[in-house]
Amino acid sequence: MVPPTMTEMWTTMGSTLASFMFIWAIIRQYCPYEVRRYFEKYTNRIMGCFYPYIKISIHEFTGDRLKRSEAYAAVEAYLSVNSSKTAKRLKAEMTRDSNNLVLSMDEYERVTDEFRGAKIWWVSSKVVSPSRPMSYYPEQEKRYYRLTFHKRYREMITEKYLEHVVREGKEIRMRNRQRKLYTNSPGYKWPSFKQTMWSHIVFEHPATFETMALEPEKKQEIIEDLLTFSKSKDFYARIGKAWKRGYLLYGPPGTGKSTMIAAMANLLNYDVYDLELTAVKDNTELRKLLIETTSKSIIVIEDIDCSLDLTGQRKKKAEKSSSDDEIEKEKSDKEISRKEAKEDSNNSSSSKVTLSGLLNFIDGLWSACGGERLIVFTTNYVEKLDPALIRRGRMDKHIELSYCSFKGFKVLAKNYLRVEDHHPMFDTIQRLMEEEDTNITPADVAENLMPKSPSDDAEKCLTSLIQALQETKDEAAKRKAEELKKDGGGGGDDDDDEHELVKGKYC
Ligand SMILES: Nc1ncnc2c1ncn2[C@@H]1O[C@H](COP(=O)(O)OP(=O)(O)OP(=O)(O)O)[C@@H](O)[C@H]1O
Ligand SMILES: [Mg+2]
Repeated sequence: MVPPTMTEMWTTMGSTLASFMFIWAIIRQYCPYEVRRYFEKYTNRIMGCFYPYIKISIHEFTGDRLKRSEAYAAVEAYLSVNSSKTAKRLKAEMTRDSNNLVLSMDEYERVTDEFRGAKIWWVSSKVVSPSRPMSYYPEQEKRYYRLTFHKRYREMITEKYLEHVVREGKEIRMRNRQRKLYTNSPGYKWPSFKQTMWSHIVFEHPATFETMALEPEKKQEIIEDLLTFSKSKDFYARIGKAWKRGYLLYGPPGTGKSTMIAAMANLLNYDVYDLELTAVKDNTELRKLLIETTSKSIIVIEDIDCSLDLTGQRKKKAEKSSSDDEIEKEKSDKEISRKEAKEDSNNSSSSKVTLSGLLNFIDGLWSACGGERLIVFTTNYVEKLDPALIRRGRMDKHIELSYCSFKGFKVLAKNYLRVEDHHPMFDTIQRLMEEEDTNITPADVAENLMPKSPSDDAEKCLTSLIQALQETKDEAAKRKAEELKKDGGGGGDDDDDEHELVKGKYC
């Protein structure tokens, strides 16, 4: 038998294709959905033999249909940025996790992308499955993105390009999302469909490092430390350490510990988990809470000294010591309010979180889950904490926040009064602030710089601050005189006593 010529072969193929297209058009027009799907399946197989392109679909909902596919969300975010320059039809939506309008490709829109010399075609589409007869449910739309590329790029696309798309997409989503402030405090719990251990609200604290009254060098050092941490994924993997870092913020009340946590979260774009230890039943519950936290977050335990004592037992009741000492008073207030919060929770069983449970929380095996996390403890009394709790490796960086310095005051003057240059009253303020006994917290400085009426100008606020500084100085002098009197002017011990007094005030 003579083999067909090229022309005969093309003619035969052409007519076969034409008949095939004709049959396909009739099927699309008249056949029920199931028959169409069946036919499609086999035609795709036949076409696959001649067609040099590969298609990959990413569907919005996977098997269980309840949870949106993370891959789909990442592709959507990736294309929202990469397609917005070329796509002609875009849709704008306000998603649940974002503050702004988010653009994405409209349905049936096509865009092209390039990766290492390969061209990739993306299309957004959907399959509409008809509603079943006698069913209450309307027809279902199953959205998907499909990418098409030449088969010679198969390995590169499946191994490198898709990874690149998902990674970039996740980063874009992270940047656009609304950040959250979580709490495990029982008072904030409300019934939810999925019972989680954390409840949350949108995190909208305006504090930044720029607005913080802090020595510029110290501020820069902290910022650099945080940024280095957030970019060190590969470094942590290389040295075999979980990607997390502990910060201990200590200092007197009103020196900006909580404010700094907000500034950290804003700098790194992290969520905040405010862990109320007194509301945690036991170590198991603590571990569950940890597992539920997500990556890119700060886990905060405020006033750690009030939550746990050195033996791991709960503190009974704030013991009243020197009523003169205002820091001590503040601390007891905190303990009492925590105790009250605990009683409010209607949880009669006492908490049994132990020190070892907490250490496990910080650096046990479970602490590595999730990755990219900061753990921050705050305290007014660093010397009362168990050294094991705050040793380097657990609390890697210890930051002391102390009384307001003149440089710190200048930041506040700029923020509150818009006074950036040297003001004639600054000299007096500097002199008073640099005196040994004039300890004033940034919170007190801020309060004095706050205009109390529309007519209050910078002079008035600065005068009020000078007055407050003077009063602090006088009070300190009076207290010192009383101490001396109490000790009967006893010669050699004076220095030690003074040292204790100063230490108690975090000077
Ligand atoms: N370093 C600072 N820079 C700017 N503002 C500050 C600073 N410290 C305190 N403030 C102001 O004082 C207020 C109280 O500060 P913050 O709550 O951060 O203190 P804290 O150290 O957490 O106190 P506490 O030990 O009682 O929890 C803040 O709302 C902020 O306005
Ligand atoms: Mg605080």
